[in-house]
Amino acid sequence: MISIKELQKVFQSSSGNVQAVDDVSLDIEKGEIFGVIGYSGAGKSTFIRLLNRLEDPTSGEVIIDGNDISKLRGKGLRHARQEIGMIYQHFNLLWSRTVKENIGFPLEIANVSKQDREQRVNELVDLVGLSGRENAYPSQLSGGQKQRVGIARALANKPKVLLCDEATSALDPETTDSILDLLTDINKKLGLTIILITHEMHVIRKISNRVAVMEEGRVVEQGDVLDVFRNPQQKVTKRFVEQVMGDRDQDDSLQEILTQYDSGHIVKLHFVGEKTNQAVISEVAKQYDISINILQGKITQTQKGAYGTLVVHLTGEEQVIQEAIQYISETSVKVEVNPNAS
Ligand SMILES: Nc1ncnc2c1ncn2[C@@H]1O[C@H](COP(=O)(O)OP(=O)(O)OP(=O)(O)O)[C@@H](O)[C@H]1O
Repeated sequence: MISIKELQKVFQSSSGNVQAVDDVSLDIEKGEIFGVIGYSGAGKSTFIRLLNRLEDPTSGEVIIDGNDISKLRGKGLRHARQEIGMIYQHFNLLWSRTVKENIGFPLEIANVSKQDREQRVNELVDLVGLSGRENAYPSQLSGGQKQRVGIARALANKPKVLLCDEATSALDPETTDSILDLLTDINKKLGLTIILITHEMHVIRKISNRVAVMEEGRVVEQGDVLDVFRNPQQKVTKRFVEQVMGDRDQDDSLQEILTQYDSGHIVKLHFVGEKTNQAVISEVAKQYDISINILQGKITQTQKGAYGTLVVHLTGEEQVIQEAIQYISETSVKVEVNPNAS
């Protein structure tokens, strides 16, 4: 759907050149939610603005659905832009217009007839869950509702791609989750390709299929979200994973736990993907006559299933414990018996 090749953006300023995007190449598939994460100044905003030509690239290509956006001009560019919706951190709504009028604005610009506009706006109000608030002004809405207007407006011209520029950064955690749920829902319902930029790993974990990590204008790591969680390569990526999972290296409480139990077995279960595997504990409890005591754990959900670890203490007859461990090993949960704390 989107192919980005050797993309570069250099800003020239009185204090010298800034290489905001440095040789970025990425392929994004139709219908996927692709996240780009980086700290402030990494080049994320510039990168996403290059995708709909709010910025002109210094060099490189951005091909969206067969069109090289970086080379289009005039009418061709306007047409291509209608296929790319965008939502913003601060919503960018028209304050003197109602919800309905904000959503209908891109349709007005595209010369859609009043009757068709009315129908489309009503559909969109429904889709984003704003029924009953159509005639409110932005100042009368909560942050989450404002972003819902932003989303509806971005979808007005039925784009193929939705760009999200830190779309939840101005929202509280609960509202963030409701907006992320809405984006996931829209992605599934409409098959829309979504690219989002963020500095929060929570956002990536919750809705992205794949992720690219940016640092100093470059993509330093990319892959499936679960793979990146499981095996982050770069220091910056490890810091992002720690935002969600905590710092494994500094977690010394397991050492303490291990010293407290001298009978039975301590077993560490590693969950990577596949939603069904979370049932493994209750299955073992049902099938084997042993006690399972959960000692410690952190499991988080991604679009491709659970990720995390659970430390459990198994007690009972040695033979039965071994059978239970064997049973778990045959699922895709990885088992570590009597793990080291480190
Ligand atoms: N118009 C501009 N002129 C000059 N330099 C710019 C311009 N826009 C961005 N930059 C510089 O490019 C670099 C990348 O900025 P960018 O805003 O893309 O990063 P970011 O990852 O989105 O960070 P933030 O989340 O803080 O916006 C920064 O060093 C920034 O100062």
